[in-house]
Amino acid sequence: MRDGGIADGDVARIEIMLPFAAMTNTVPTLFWLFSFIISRPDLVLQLREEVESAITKRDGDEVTVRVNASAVEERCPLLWSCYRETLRMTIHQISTRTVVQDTTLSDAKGREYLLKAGTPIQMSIGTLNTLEEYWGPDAAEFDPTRFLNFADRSKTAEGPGSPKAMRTAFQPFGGGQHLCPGRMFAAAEMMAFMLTMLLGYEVEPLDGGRWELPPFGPRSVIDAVAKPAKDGKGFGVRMRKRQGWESVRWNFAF
Ligand code: HEM
Repeated sequence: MRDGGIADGDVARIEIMLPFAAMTNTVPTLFWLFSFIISRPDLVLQLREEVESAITKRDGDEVTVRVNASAVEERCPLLWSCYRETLRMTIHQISTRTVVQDTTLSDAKGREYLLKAGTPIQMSIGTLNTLEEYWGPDAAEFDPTRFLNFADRSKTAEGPGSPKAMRTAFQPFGGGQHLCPGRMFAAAEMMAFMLTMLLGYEVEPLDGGRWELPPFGPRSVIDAVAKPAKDGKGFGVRMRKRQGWESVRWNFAF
């Protein structure tokens, strides 16, 4: 930044944003990932089976889990699909750019749009994440398996719900020069938490009754990720160590 002529005081002002960008997005994303998974007991069982053999090494009470995002993506497709589905359901960031030269875009119906140089444009990631023309009629639902075929480029079908349509719409971390630089770090943090929870703990609703997740709270333009209504007040869980996992020591490998 200093090489680009930005004064010390402004460098400090920009850098103070970093912890906010990191915390305000990762914490609510993890809250939803945890809640969407843990409130589906069948899914928890499936995921335990998937992660236990794929990325966990246990030697007595010493447990090592690989939290590296590419290892999880490759070896735990269902967990990674849940992660992507959580990002899709909860991110509503608006990315802002300035058009640097006159640019004409055309849509699928052949209509053309001229973006004039110097104009600021805002792109709503949340809108892309929920359009039925990309995601299909169940776009508003959390589907743990939705992203299982997402990266399969041999699937050439088009239309709502196809991997091709989903890949066009799915931009949870923005794109281009300002693509979120913290995305891999964020994924590793969240995987470390989720793997520990899935393997080491039993989690149930606070009152022992039915799972009822809080709705999304009102969204503000400065948050990238939805927060639970009333800060999740009234929603709680009870956790206890899983049988056979009471005295483990956790190691996290990247
Ligand atoms: C789930 C967690 C996160 C989400 C959903 C998220 C999302 C985003 C999005 C949507 C953008 C805007 C990209 C654009 O305008 O095209 C962004 C930018 C940014 N993020 Fe993240 N982020 C997360 C975690 C983090 C973490 C952990 C860090 C730092 C350790 C971080 C640092 C940044 C920075 C510095 C930028 C600005 C990049 C630039 O303008 O060049 N983010 N993030």
